[in-house]
Amino acid sequence: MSASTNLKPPERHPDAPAPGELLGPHYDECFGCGGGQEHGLHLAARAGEGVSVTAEFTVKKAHQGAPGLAHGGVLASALDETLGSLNWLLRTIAVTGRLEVDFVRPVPVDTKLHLDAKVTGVKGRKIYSTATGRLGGPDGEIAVKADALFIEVKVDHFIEHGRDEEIKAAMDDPDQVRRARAFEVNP
Ligand SMILES: CCCCCCCC(=O)SCCNC(=O)CCNC(=O)[C@H](O)C(C)(C)COP(=O)(O)OP(=O)(O)OC[C@H]1O[C@@H](n2cnc3c(N)ncnc32)[C@H](O)[C@@H]1OP(=O)(O)O
Repeated sequence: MSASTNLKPPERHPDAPAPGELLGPHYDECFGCGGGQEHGLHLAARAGEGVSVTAEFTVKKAHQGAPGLAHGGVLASALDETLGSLNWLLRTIAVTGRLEVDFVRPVPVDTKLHLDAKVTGVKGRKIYSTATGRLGGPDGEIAVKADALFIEVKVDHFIEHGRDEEIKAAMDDPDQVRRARAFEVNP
């Protein structure tokens, strides 16, 4: 995704969570971060400096592709979720338009994947970002990496396309911040 090379990285939103702060799940039923998904990734992301995040995800038995190894699609989901959480630091609602993944090393079950991601540039509604997943620690060897293009959308994207049942349940949540974050809207 070379279109981002000439772009300047954006400023973090003044109300973005401070560096080091856990972002917490944005939606309880999210496969990437929600506590309500038994076999979900339960990925926990933390704000970094600028528009960057770090995250951790432990590969479980339910995430296998080959025996004892993480499924590639699950690893792509972990990268997608980490990259998606960057938008919270911009306070922009956006969805993944394009995700390009390199699988560098196999990732065994019970491994903790240490992820980091940052926004590299913004042009109009297009948000370019990049992420890395490492083994053994935040400075360990690279197992997966991705470049992504997120596209800014209006909240109507979710209201128009989502299933009524889940939209209604999310909107009826009495917690205002949780209600807003389900749709990634600025609270
Ligand atoms: C904390 C949150 C964690 C969340 C993590 C998970 C995030 C996700 O997985 S989101 C779910 C997966 N993604 C989706 O479902 C998105 C489905 N796609 C769509 O709805 C639409 O294609 C959408 C909204 C991305 C773009 O459609 P639309 O709004 O009509 O935009 P459109 O006008 O076509 O494109 C806008 C710009 O983006 C570019 N663009 C759009 N899609 C792509 C793409 N796939 N590749 C390259 N460029 C693209 C267009 O070329 C255009 O560029 P320019 O402004 O320079 O002309």
